[in-house]
Amino acid sequence: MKMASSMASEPSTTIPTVDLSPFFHEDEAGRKQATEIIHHACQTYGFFRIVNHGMSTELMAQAIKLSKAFFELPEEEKLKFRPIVGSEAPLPAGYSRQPDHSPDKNEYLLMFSSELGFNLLPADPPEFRSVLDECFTQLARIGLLVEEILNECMGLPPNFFKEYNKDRRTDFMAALRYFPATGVENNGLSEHQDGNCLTFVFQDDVGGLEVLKDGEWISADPQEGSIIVNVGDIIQVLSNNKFHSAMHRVVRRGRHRHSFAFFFNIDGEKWIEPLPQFTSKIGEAPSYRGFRYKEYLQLRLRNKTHPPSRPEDVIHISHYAISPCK
Ligand SMILES: O=C(O)CCC(=O)C(=O)O
Ligand SMILES: [Fe+2]
Repeated sequence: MKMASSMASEPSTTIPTVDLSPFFHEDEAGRKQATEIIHHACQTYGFFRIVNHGMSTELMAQAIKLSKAFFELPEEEKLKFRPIVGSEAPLPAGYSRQPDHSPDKNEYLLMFSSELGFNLLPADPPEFRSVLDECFTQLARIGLLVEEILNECMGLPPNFFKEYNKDRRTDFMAALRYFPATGVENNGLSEHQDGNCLTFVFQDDVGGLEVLKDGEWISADPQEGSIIVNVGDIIQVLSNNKFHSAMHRVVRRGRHRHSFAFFFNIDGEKWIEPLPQFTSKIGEAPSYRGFRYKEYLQLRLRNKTHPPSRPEDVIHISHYAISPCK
């Protein structure tokens, strides 16, 4: 079993690794160590890698294999799973491909919890749906565990996040395939911060996911069985900038890359603002004004559907930032 490395010895060219096995048996010291590493990672990188999280390596490998087979189907087959116009799903569930003019060069299959009835997934091979559903269930379980750990890191009551977002209907998962780099261009997914709470990624052995730390791009290399976790904008706002929503991107390599990204989300009606624990209770001014989450999502979606001509007009979480008093 790979043990989590200590904070002091962590080389700066890699993201911190956290062993979650102490959370599956009585190991107070191990839990404390894992919590400290996550706390430090959220304050610095906004990215970390989890191992021994309880999701099997075989399940991940099977999901990658099935998604690879799906994306290799002829375009007209994949288009049979095109999102249904007028569906009530929070985002278009099904198969989509980035438009040709998009700087992002990938295609993806987006799904929600199967109970919601929004998913458009092939019935053949028969294990396709069951494997993807099982991935969803496992990642949702891991999401709850990591949120529990964050409660501790952030000095919040033990059930804070569970209570904060009881409605899990907006969590979604995407199977992604990135196209190979060309001789002139290698952008797979432009640099961005995720708008949600937490994102969980597992990937094949191609590589290309990178996180920005202190002005340098650090690679979140593929390591079999591990899951990459990144902090999203909601946690950055709640923590009043103490925890970082990591800037990350995907660089294309010489061959197709497959990954799964699971977005642990929040109900769109939720009002988001820095928590008192990070503001009034410690005598600090809030760095963001409050906003309803769905308003922010709509603005982010508009960036995609009606991209502003100037990059500086793209809406990020800084849209809600309060400039410090002079
Ligand atoms: O495919 C990946 O590794 C990352 C995907 C990602 O960052 C995203 O979809 O927001
Ligand atoms: Fe992302």
